[in-house]
Amino acid sequence: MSKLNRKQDALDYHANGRPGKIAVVPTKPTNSQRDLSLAYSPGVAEPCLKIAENKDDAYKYTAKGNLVAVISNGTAVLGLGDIGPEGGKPVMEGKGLLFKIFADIDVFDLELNTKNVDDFVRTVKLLEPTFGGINLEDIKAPECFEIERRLKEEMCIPVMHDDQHGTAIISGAALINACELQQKKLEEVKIVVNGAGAAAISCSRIYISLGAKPENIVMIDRSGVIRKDRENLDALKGEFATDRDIHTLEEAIRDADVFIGLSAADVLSGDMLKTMRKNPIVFAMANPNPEIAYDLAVQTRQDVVMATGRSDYPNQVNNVLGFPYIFRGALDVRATAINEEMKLAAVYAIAKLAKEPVPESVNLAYNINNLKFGKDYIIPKPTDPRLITEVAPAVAKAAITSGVARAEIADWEAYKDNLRKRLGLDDVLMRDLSAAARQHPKRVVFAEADHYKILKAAQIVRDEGIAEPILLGNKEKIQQIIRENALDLHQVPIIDPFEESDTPRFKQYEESLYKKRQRRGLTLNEAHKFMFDRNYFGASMVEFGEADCLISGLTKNYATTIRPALHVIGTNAGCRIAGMYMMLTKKGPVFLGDTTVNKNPTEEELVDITVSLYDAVRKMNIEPKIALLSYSNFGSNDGETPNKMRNAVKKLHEKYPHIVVDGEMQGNFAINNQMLVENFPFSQLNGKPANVLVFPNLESGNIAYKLLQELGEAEAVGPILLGLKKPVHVLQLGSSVREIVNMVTIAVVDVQSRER
Ligand SMILES: NC(=O)C1=CN([C@@H]2O[C@H](COP(=O)(O)OP(=O)(O)OC[C@H]3O[C@@H](n4cnc5c(N)ncnc54)[C@H](OP(=O)(O)O)[C@@H]3O)[C@@H](O)[C@H]2O)C=CC1
Ligand SMILES: CC(=O)C(=O)O
Ligand SMILES: [Mg+2]
Repeated sequence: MSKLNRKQDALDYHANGRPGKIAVVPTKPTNSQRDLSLAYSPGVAEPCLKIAENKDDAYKYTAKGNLVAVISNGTAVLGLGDIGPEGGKPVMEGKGLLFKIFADIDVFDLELNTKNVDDFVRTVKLLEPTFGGINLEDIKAPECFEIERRLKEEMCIPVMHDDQHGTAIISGAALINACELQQKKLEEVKIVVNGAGAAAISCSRIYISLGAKPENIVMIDRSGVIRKDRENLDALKGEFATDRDIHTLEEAIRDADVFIGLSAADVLSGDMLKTMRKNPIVFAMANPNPEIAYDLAVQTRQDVVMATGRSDYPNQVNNVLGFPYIFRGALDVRATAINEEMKLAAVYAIAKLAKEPVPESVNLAYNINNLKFGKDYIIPKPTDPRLITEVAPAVAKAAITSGVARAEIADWEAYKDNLRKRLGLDDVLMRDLSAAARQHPKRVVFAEADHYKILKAAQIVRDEGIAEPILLGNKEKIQQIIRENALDLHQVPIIDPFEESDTPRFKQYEESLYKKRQRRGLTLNEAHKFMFDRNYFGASMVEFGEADCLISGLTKNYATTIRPALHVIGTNAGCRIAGMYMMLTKKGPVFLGDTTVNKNPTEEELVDITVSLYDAVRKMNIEPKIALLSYSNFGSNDGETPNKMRNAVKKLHEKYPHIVVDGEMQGNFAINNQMLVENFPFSQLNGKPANVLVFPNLESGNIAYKLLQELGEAEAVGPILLGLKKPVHVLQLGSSVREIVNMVTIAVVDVQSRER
């Protein structure tokens, strides 16, 4: 894409639809007159009076405790300089957006039309009743230092100038890790800091707290190297003045180990970079354009560890990794400040996280196979879902131990769960199922092991103790994929049916298949040939107890995958085979069926499918509440589908009175229990919304789950195959690694439940 297009895209992004990037969203019901009278007059008077009696109740009855002000006067907006408060507003809205999506913190962005420190401080101080915290942003040095110092002294809520401390924390974490990778000691490295403003001074201070020696730091501003003999040197820059006989960046950079850029675009040339020591570290953090372009740096020095503030290159050293979680931790313990202890706790938590195995969702987001700690991955990616559960608790703990917290956190695991929930990362059910699977891991045979995603998933389930994988396929090919992707699958058995054809088990498998299918036209010779198909071979392993379950379907269509299982294993007596999807929604898990097998089930078949769904959901320790869906509510329409669903419900009520099931009903009534109760108080689904939805036909079930999945409303786990005598689970064509792992987990729990 040309630069010009990108510029237009950015403008369109901001202008299209509702202008800007953020909005205010009500958090309470506003459907009825009653709701409104509670939200506003007269009901609102009650919390007002409580708060008037005790100011702290503002945290209980208002949004204060989760509301941060992002405040700027637009004097140092990114590296764009003093572009005024209105000019800075898109950045401040952007920070608001990041606070929200990464830490569920609500933000009002406030752009102040003043360069006067007193006016700025007075205005912000007056806002204390409104906010739980203050994030100062893009205010130029030296005013930003005095503004922050005074506000910290005079306010009882946490105040942090993000360009100073957010940047210091992230680059500190990155520097620790870069030094380790480049085999340098922070205590010994020679650091050149280009820029002497808000970010540069605070970063240099934190590097010293982390071990760097002040005498090893040289700082440069627009006038060149900050030397002790400079006239009118202010105290802030004076802190880093040198008496070395150097005057320019060119002179300073020679033999330096580390370049820190917090100034302006393109000030470091390739030639200058060449003069740095072996294994240099370059953090060119000016935004939007770094002090040296990423490509130029890595082409000039192959031994460099290179980072920028941008998201389109590896190693984005940007305060977005910090401010959402630092404030999250501070707000959650009602900290009165963000102090040194909290900042250092954040540094170490971020640095440590970079060394942990990377979640598959992050690999996928960046389209990278196996992101690993190394020169191209020195700090976590901003989309890493673990940042909130690692950094926020570390900050909150440090606030408590350093004595600035006004609230305690008793149960840290529950706190982490709550953080995940905030971001909708809360697959409690999946986590419970994983925990259950880990109790008694099972042998899972993968029919398509000659595929990277399957091998990666196999590694994950083995690492996590969920399953013992067995790989089916060509040994050489599988081993090559393992090698190329540095996967750890040592000692995992690999079986190639083509190498098995003379073995007793192959004979046993083909004879068994022949016996089952001889009266359906199958010859022994054909049964022999079928067994080279890994779906037949894998299903036979399950049938003969050499594996506990089979996972397949990544590369073949559903029918082709399921047929061998039906031929080799078969269905439970009197059982109808059906497919169920588990949708992990923000409102909890919802099970949909049949989404994969029965095209247009009859009333009787719907009864069987409902019973299968009921049994499967109960096996997951969830009490099923089942709705049979249609376009009509309890007889409001007469049509083929409503009649079919209504009659199926009648049969279910007669035959299975213990099952909580009702219908026919429309989808919204099924999941909005208030609406259901108000309009149909006689319904069996009283008290809780339905968590199992039965569809009239394959079309509607399939459309529903795909729409939910694509609209980002829910993660789909499935299809979970119901009704087979032994566990075989069929993946969706092209499933992600995460989906495969989820499916294996379900399969293992399925095996366990059959053993009970
Ligand atoms: N990646 C990240 O997370 C972050 C990046 N930044 C980036 O850092 C830069 C500075 O931000 P901030 O500290 O808030 O701004 P300030 O205005 O407080 O500081 C800017 C500093 O850069 C110096 N400077 C400007 N041009 C040059 C140059 N050509 N050579 C040497 N020094 C120069 C200025 O020198 P003088 O003092 O002489 O005016 C000043 O000291 C921006 O580009 C910003 O985008 C900032 C925060 C976070
Ligand atoms: C990232 C940031 O805060 C800045 O560049 O100013
Ligand atoms: Mg900034």
